[in-house]
Amino acid sequence: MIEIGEVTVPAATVSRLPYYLRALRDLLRDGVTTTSSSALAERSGVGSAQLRKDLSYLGSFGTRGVGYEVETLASSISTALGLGSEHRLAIVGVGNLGNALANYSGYAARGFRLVALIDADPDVVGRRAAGLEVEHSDRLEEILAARGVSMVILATPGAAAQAVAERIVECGVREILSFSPVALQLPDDVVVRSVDVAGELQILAFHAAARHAQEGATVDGRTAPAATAR
Ligand SMILES: NC(=O)c1ccc[n+]([C@@H]2O[C@H](COP(=O)([O-])OP(=O)(O)OC[C@H]3O[C@@H](n4cnc5c(N)ncnc54)[C@H](O)[C@@H]3O)[C@@H](O)[C@H]2O)c1
Repeated sequence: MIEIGEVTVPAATVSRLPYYLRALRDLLRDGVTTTSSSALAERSGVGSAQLRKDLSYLGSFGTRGVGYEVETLASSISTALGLGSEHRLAIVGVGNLGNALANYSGYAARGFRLVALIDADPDVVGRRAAGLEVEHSDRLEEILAARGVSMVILATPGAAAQAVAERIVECGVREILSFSPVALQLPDDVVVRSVDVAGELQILAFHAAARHAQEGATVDGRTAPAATAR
């Protein structure tokens, strides 16, 4: 459970809030002012019962027969996610992945400002991406402090990740999005979200194997196995 202001929200709910917010912002862009829970759920890619339960943690926003006011709900979710103020972001490790992430154009629209690119390789330092120059990691502490960085995307090789993460945390950063393939050991008050594309693909492979097993069993006329995990 995660405390947001005066309410406590399950971590799984927090992880779905960005999807609701994106769907609501799409609706606002299309000039839609109210939406039903089922329409919003469909746009967000979750079930409507799940959506209603998630939103109930933030307070009661829906009106029976009318639905949700899009702007009010977007604003409430945005506040709950702490997006009222801009988060200043740095990318550490500007190789293939870091460079691609630097060139993502969606940060600003979602409350983030990329303010620093940092790398250890002298051949990478000085290159430009997203209007920023890559700076040397020898100056990491100085750069994070001077730019007011509050969140870091870590995209170094695994071997460097722990040491770099410790330096980042020493600077007071408490939120790290890590693409490095290692389990970082950091103080309890540091929140690390790890992204593992290959791991996600392995989960898809599990689902594919389960489906094939089920199809095979059906074709054979045997009872289908219970491997239907979601
Ligand atoms: N999680 C995922 O889904 C996923 C997907 C692709 C890559 N990765 C991982 O992301 C990381 C980056 O991948 P890549 O393909 O961009 O690799 P890359 O080798 O192209 O880039 C890594 C960069 O980190 C820099 N670096 C090394 N040590 C550093 C340090 N101490 N401080 C700052 N920068 C440092 C290197 O100079 C290099 O520019 C790797 O760990 C890779 O395994 C994860």
